[in-house]
This record gives sequence, C-alpha cells and structure tokens, in this order.
Amino acid sequence: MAVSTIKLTDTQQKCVTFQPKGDLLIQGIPGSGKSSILLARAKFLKEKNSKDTVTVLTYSNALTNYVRQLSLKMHSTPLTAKTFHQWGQEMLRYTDYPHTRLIVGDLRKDTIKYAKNIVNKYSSNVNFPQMKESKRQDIALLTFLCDEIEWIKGSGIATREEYLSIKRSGRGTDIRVLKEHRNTIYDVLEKYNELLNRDRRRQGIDGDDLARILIEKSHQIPENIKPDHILVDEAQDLNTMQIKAISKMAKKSLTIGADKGQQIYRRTFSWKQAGVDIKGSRNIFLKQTFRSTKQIIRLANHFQEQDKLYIKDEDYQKAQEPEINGKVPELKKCENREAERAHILNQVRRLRASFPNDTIGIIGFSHDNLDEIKKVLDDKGIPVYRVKDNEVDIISPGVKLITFQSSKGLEFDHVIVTDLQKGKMPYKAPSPGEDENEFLSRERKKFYVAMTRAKKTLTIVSIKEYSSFINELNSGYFHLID
Ligand SMILES: Nc1ncnc2c1ncn2[C@@H]1O[C@H](COP(=O)(O)OP(=O)(O)OP(=O)(O)O)[C@@H](O)[C@H]1O
Repeated sequence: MAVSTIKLTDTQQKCVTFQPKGDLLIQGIPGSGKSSILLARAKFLKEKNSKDTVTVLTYSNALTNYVRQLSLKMHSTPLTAKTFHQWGQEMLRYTDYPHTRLIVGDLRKDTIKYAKNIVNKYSSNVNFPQMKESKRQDIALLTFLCDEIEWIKGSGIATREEYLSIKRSGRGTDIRVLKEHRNTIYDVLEKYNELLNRDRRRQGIDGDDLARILIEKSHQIPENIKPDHILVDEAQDLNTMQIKAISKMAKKSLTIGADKGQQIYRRTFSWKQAGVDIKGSRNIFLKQTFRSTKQIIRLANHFQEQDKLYIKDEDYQKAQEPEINGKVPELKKCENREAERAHILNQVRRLRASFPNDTIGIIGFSHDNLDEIKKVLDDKGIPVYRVKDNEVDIISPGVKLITFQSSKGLEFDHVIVTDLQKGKMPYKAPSPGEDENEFLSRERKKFYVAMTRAKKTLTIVSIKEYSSFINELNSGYFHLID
C-alpha cells in the first residue's frame, strides 16, 4: 500500500502529532509502521512551522535511500535523509576540527595493527590477552582489539581509569581480560589515536570518534545549521554516543523509531544512558503489524521465541498475529548451489508471471552469492537489481537482491531468503572474545529481520549442510517443498 494512502491508527496518529518539543521514542515490532509514522511526523512538523528544518537519520545507505524514495511519494518536497556518518561529517565542516576524513574498514584495521606492533615493540609492560584459537593468534588478537576499541569509543569511555574500572558487557568467557591486559589494550588505543593525529598516511578520525567530536564541538556549529527536528529510523543500530550526539544537535525535537528485536549489530545501550527522555507518554510501543500475513508472522514469531536471550530483554514484545491471511511460507532444502539457483530461478519466474506488478526481494548472506544469482537471472533475461548503491529504485516492481544486513527497514511483496547454510547463517563463529549467546541471538535476529520483510509470500532456501536455524522453525508453520 502506498504510504500516502494508508489510514494511520489512532496510536500511530498520536505519534505523528505528538507535541513538537522534546523526545519521543516509538518502539514497535516489524511492520508496525515506525518508518511510516516518522515520515508522516516529518511532514507534520514541517507543516506546523514551515521555517523549521527537519532531518531524518538512519544507519545504513540502503535504508536512507528507501526513506528518500518513500518521502518523494508522500511529500511535495523531498525530505533531507542521511546516514548518521554522512550527516555528522557535514556538521563537522562547521567546526575548527581540521581532519574530517573518516578512517574505517581496512585502513582502520591496518592502523590499529600498526599501533599494536609499536606497543608490542616499545612498551615495557606488554600484556595482551591470550586468544582461544591456537592457530592464527595474531589475526584473532587484531580482530579482538578492533572490536574492543570500537566498544570503548562507542560507549564514550574517555580515560584509562574509566576503562580499567568499567564492567564490560557483551564479552564471552573464552578470553580472560585481566587488569594488566586492559592496560595494554589502552596503550594500543592511545597509540592508535596518536597515529590518527600525527601520521600523514593514517591521519583522520576513527568512524567511532565522530559522535564524540560532534558533542565536544557542537557549540561551534552555527545554530541555523543544526536541525530543529531530527527523526531517527532503526535507532537500535546506533550506539550510545551517536544517539547522544544526535540528541545534542536537535534544537526542538528528537523522534526515535527502534526495535531491539532487529538489533543486528553489537550494541549495548539504554535510552537513559544515551540521554533520551522517554518518561511517560514519550515512550510508545506498537505491537500490531501491517506488513505481513498471519502465516509469515506466525513462523517468524515462533522462531524469535527460540532466542532465549532476547525474550528476557525488557524491550521484548511478541508481535500480535495479523488478521490478513496468505500462503503458508515454503522451505526448500537444496543439495547444492546449483539446485539453489535453479529453485530461485523457478520461483522468480512463477512470481513474475502471477504478480507482474509486485516487488520480489532476494535476501542472502554474501555479495558474491548475490552476484552469482544475478548472473543466473540476467542470463535468462530477467531484469534484476542489486540494492547496494544509491541509485536503485527499491519501491518499484521488480526483482531486487540484497544482503541480510541491508534489508533492514525495507519490504517486498515476495521474499526469498537464501544462504540458510551452515557457516553462513548462523555465521561460522563469534568474533574472538565475543559472547556466544549474544552472537547467536544477533544471527537469529538477522534471519528474523529477513523473514519479516515479506508482505505476501515467503520462501526460505537452505543449502547443504543445512543451517541449524532450519531445525528451529516450527514444522507446522511452513510447507517443505520437494
Ligand atoms: N495503519 C496502517 N494501515 C495500513 N497499512 C499500514 C499502516 N501503518 C503502516 N502500514 C504499512 O505497513 C507496512 C510497514 O510499515 P513500516 O515500514 O512503516 O513499518 P516499520 O515499523 O518501520 O517496519 P520495520 O521495523 O520492519 O522496518 C508498510 O507497507 C506501511 O505502508
């Protein structure tokens, strides 16, 4: 249903017209209308005072692109929608901070490795924690350090004393991190920060420093540049510092849409820690879904209930089963990749013949596999698009290929989830030092997110060796295809 034609429920409408001052947190299950509400609220705020500036922020490029496309459908003038990192970098231009190049990905890893080697060589008291794996110790240690530094920066820990005394959540028990280890980790962090400031080739700011710098320099950003209203979609993907930075920058109101059941990145925060005021009527929970059929939600709900960690979370709410009936989801077990591709091709052909005006989303684990599937469909003359760049039209009918991560926030009439294979979904192992249960919980959420992108039909494709998640699906809620 086009966003412009839906009739919002009273609760949704209450969120849209909630007083244009202060914070509002809208939590809700998949398909409960969080994005729709944010777009309608953005319109409402603009209409209430045409001089006010309104910015929508998300975490991923695909979702930002989708929000822009939806807003074009319902607003006469398009909304300003950006990822947190795009927007943050733009804000930094108004400060005296000289380096705005973001150090991310391989360059970040390489710089941390360099810092680690310097500490290892020159510090008098080096004590790295022992990695579990006997082989490839170095690689494991580097991954561990990269994750730990991300956590320190994302949590806003600013001093060695704070790091030495803080209780570290989200770490497993396989790697023991003692006080002396923490001292060495902090040495690496300090050396890394030094390199970011001084070393020509590596100069810039770590992607996770952006939020902290925005907070520190916010007074330098001219008032007319700061948005009056900020709306954040899928806020569960941001960390404490990023929410804090956004909150500081919003002059009049901050509206947040989130669902912890779809939290697929390693984040630990509470709204309170992030400085969001959600007392009383400022915290709304939506339990009714408008996207999927009863049959899809039943399967997804049952699968979510297998996540013993999440169902204990204070923010867990079970989705209400919708009234609307549809086809029972299908599961196809394939002996090999060839069989997988043949089944997807068949399925796409059937869907296109029956529903030429619908969207079909194929959700998979890796870009490589999606490229292979694209090739198979291309060869048969089926137009198909990879949703990884900004140009792809996500809303119009057609076949779209997307990864589990990037599918969040999006929806398709028909969804084919593939790569349910051992080692892919769930991924083969947690990162070094990561809590096994938290890792599995996040992997489950990825699959749950993928399933709940479907509006009308859902097909799950598993490839030998089959994913353990397949055994967690309630066999009464799907058809096994021969
Ligand atoms: N009151 C309503 N009546 C009919 N359809 C609705 C209503 N509210 C939302 N929808 C539709 O339900 C679908 C899901 O809405 P939306 O994407 O806003 O949900 P969401 O909570 O952001 O989902 P997710 O968290 O899974 O991304 C959309 O197709 C939207 O148009």
